[in-house]
Amino acid sequence: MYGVWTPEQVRAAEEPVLARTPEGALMRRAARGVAQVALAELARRTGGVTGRRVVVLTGAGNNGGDGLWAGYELRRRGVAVTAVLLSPDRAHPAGLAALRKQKGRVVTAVEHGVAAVDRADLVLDAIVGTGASGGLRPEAATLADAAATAGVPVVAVDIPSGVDPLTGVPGERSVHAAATVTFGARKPVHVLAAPRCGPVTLVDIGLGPELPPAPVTVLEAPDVGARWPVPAPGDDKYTQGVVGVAAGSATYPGAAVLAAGAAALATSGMVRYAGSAADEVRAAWPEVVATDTVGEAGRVQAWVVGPGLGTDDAGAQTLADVLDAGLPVLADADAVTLLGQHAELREKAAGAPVLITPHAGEFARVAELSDDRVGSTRRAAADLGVTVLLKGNATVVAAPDGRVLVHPAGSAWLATAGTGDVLSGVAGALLAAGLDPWWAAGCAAFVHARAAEIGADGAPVPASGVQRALPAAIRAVREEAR
Ligand SMILES: NC(=O)C1=CN([C@@H]2O[C@H](COP(=O)(O)OP(=O)(O)OC[C@H]3O[C@@H](n4cnc5c(N)ncnc54)[C@H](OP(=O)(O)O)[C@@H]3O)[C@@H](O)[C@H]2O)[C@@H](O)CC1
Ligand SMILES: Nc1ncnc2c1ncn2[C@@H]1O[C@H](COP(=O)(O)OP(=O)(O)O)[C@@H](O)[C@H]1O
Ligand SMILES: [K+]
Repeated sequence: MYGVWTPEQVRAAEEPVLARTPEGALMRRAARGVAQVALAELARRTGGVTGRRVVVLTGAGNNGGDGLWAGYELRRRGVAVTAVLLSPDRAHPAGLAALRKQKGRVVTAVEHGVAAVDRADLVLDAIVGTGASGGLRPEAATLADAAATAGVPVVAVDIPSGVDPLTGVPGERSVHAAATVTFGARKPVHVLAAPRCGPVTLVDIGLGPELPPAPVTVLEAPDVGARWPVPAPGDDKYTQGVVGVAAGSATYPGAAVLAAGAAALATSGMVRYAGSAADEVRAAWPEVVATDTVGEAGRVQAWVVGPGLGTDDAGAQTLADVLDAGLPVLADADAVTLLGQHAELREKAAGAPVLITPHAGEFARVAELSDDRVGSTRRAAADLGVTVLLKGNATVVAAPDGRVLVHPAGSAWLATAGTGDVLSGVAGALLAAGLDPWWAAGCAAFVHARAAEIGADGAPVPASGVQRALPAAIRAVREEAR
């Protein structure tokens, strides 16, 4: 696992390090890291570096300074470097002098910059970093657009300019990077807008001891694989945690089949189903013990409730029954809507081991959702007293105690109907196995996204295909944990 820190925290950590290191040393180290990545990109894309053309889009702050010093390093390796200065009077003096001394070309008119970008092999985006405010200004945007139009790959310095460093929300015109080089610590943009950043390289500039505990965590395969529940020699079907699924309806039996099947594939042991899709569930998953009502279901260690349930009185009663059982509960889809509608259901859930898994629309029914998805999810968890998983390309999970994780999906294949039902079955099974809701959510989101990649393998995959790929995904993360 690794941490993510806010730009403000990174700036605060930089201060003491800057104070005890020679002037400019940090920036030089950062710039060498940028140059290394740029050289590797040039070599990979063009087969060499000498004589290749790199354009540095240079803002007036320290981000621009990084770019100029990286240009200096590239010149020393024989690269033809042109710096386009967006604020010629305020360009980083030492960086600019160094680049000029190495015979780097410097232009200031935007049209000359655009012409240079058109002919470039690679662009370095050193327009703005953590000091960004608002979307890109027009001249900067013109240059960023020129790179996109010409199809020239961009290496972003610290962050892709025009994308909000804290929320990851891209401005109307903003940089789409092929790779990003960041310094000291990863920032929220790198995981909330991962597709905008490309692969992120972290350059160590010695901030480690100065950083506070990470406000946001990202799980990696070994974290998930090591926690995935598997049967021990002394186990039987009951001891591993029985999961109950209260989902589906006459109108939506598919949701029950997807959730119950996913639960059966996620962990060993046993799955019970309670609801009006019992026949369909039995037909698809003969190992699932299916009954018509929660009351008849028998003992379970956690409930999944909500997918396809309906939001009528019967649905509300089912949710109330499940919450009254006092067990861990995963509430998804219609169960989230019902929580939004009924204060007494929210009261039952508050403080209990409940995990809710809304998409943005469902989230807005229980809490306020702003562009700051991490902040919104953290607040919702604290206010509702339950763990919240906000779905999307980057999944955000917050526990009421303030722990937050983000899972950046490696692809968007999950954007298809029914995949949320699969996720609920997986997360519910992990709750039944005894994982705390935050870990259950994080591990489920990870394996779910991996299953989508395996199931898709380059072509669209429906939710049932994602469900079928769960064993391969679990196998893969367990393998990576060895
Ligand atoms: N501290 C350190 O030791 C180290 C710091 N490091 C580096 O410093 C970076 C932070 O530098 P920073 O604080 O100087 O701010 P920075 O990101 O360059 O932005 C300010 C400039 O951008 C401009 N600008 C603002 N918004 C804009 C927009 N929307 N569109 C266009 N322009 C916009 C703004 O213009 P102004 O408002 O002044 O006119 C000003 O000129 C950090 O990301 C990392 O790369 C590394 O070297 C490691 C060591
Ligand atoms: N663009 C995307 N990239 C990656 N994952 C996505 C994307 N859009 C949706 N997802 C994921 O797909 C799933 C969709 O769930 P949900 O909206 O509940 O669908 P349904 O209700 O049809 O089952 C969630 O896990 C969500 O995080
Ligand atoms: K940048």
